[in-house]
Amino acid sequence: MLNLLTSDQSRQADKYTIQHLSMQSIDLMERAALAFSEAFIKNYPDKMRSIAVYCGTGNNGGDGLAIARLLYRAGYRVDVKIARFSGKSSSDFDGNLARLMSQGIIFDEFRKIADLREEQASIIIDALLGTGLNKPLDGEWLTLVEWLNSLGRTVVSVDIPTGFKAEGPISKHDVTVKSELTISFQRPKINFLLPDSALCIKRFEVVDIGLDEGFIQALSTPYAILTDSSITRRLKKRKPFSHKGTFGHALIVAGGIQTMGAALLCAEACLNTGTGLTTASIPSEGLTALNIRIPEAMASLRYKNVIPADLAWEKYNAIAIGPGLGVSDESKLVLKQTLNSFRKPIVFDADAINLLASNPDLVNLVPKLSVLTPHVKEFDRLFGEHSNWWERLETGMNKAKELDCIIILKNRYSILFTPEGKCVFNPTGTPAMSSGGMGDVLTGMITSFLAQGYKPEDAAYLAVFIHGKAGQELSSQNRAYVVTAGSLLKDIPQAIGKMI
Ligand SMILES: NC(=O)C1=CN([C@@H]2O[C@H](COP(=O)(O)OP(=O)(O)OC[C@H]3O[C@@H](n4cnc5c(N)ncnc54)[C@H](O)[C@@H]3O)[C@@H](O)[C@H]2O)[C@@H](O)CC1
Ligand SMILES: [K+]
Repeated sequence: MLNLLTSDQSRQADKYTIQHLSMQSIDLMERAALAFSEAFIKNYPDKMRSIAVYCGTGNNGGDGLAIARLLYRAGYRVDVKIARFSGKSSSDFDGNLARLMSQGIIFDEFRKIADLREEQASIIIDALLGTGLNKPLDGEWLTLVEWLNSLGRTVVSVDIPTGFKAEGPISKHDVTVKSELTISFQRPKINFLLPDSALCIKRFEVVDIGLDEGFIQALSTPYAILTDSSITRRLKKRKPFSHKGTFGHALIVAGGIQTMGAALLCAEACLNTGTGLTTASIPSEGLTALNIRIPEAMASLRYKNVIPADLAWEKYNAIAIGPGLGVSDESKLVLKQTLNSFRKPIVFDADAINLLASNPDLVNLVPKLSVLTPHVKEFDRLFGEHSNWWERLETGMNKAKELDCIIILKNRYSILFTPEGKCVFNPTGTPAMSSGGMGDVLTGMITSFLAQGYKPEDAAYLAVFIHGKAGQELSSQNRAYVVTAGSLLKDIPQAIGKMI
């Protein structure tokens, strides 16, 4: 797992790296500019496209000057524009300006917007302000950014779009550069992973600038992002003499007469993730569908939506409840009965979350280390309305501690909150997965890992990461516009196999 950094921690990592490697800060800037330029050249190999690099006079602007020099040397047609709205400049900016001049590269400086010339370039590199941003843009900066946005050119931002905060709540009123691509240093900024960033980032890439990883990983921060190796390390190989009893028995309490699909998807995903035995607690009307679609699964029937009184709860290692369950009074009884009968961790999804939201007294019965998997609407229903995603991060961290549960806030980059206060982002997935039933599949996967004996936190990490990875691979292999839940769940065994 990789730590994510706040702007302040990035500065500490820069400082430590510079001291530790006995280098000059301008050398680190050169590395950053080189890494940016390499990524830029891969994305925009056409050297006939003209480029204008807009630079501030801090270190982000310093990066811009070094990038302009490197791209010029690589054969691009580069123009440099310096916004000198204050008398201040950083020493590495000054150093890079001298290097730029020594190469004979022409640059323009403007002190007020009125001095700006018409812009002809087809690509604009935004190196105005970076992580040094300390207040929303106003005055000349605001006008400049609005003008750049109005040009409708391809904009590539250095480290972060100018005006966008790396962390903290984003206001809809903040004006930022709207970038096609943002090439960020060492780590994605935390706010890149939240939907608020869609306003100014179409796509981002992260480049390694050689900051000290030991230092970064030792920093104390709740924010992290999952990696392939953090998943592989957690997956357990199957032992030679293992049998179905080794891999647990899961119970999926799901489905309604008209929503049997959710139960089927969840149960099949559970089975395909490797549980020894999967039983589906479904409405009696769904038995034929279950037998046809998943002959490997067993059924425990709910007549008139009531769980039979003699259900042997103790034989299950993990339970999922919610997909397609409905929110009727009978469904509430099903939830209540489950909460009163099973004290091991439970995976709560969909209608089980909605029922918890409308019956707060039931929340107290949620077993410790259970996993709740709300999407944003369910999250807000359960924990109250939020006006931005940063607030949801704070609520998620607080509630996971308070309830002693793992909360997975599902999104493009799903966010996992743990009882220890961690806030872990999942990088895998694709917008092609935004289709009905995906959440049911995820719930089945988490429950399966739980039943197989994984710790709840690990079960959540594994399921979320592999679920996204499988979707990503399916969509890229088949160049698919959409990946359906049914096709994804068929691919789970291979997706796990590839990671182990
Ligand atoms: N050694 C380092 O610290 C490195 C820094 N790097 C670059 O440096 C950037 C951070 O540079 P700086 O900390 O110099 O800051 P910036 O270049 O982001 O901003 C410059 C200055 O602008 C002022 N400012 C902030 N918000 C403003 C606003 N809303 N309106 C007007 N002025 C405002 C502040 O005084 C700030 O220090 C990173 O984003 C990255 O691009 C990279 O070169 C890698 C190494
Ligand atoms: K920038």
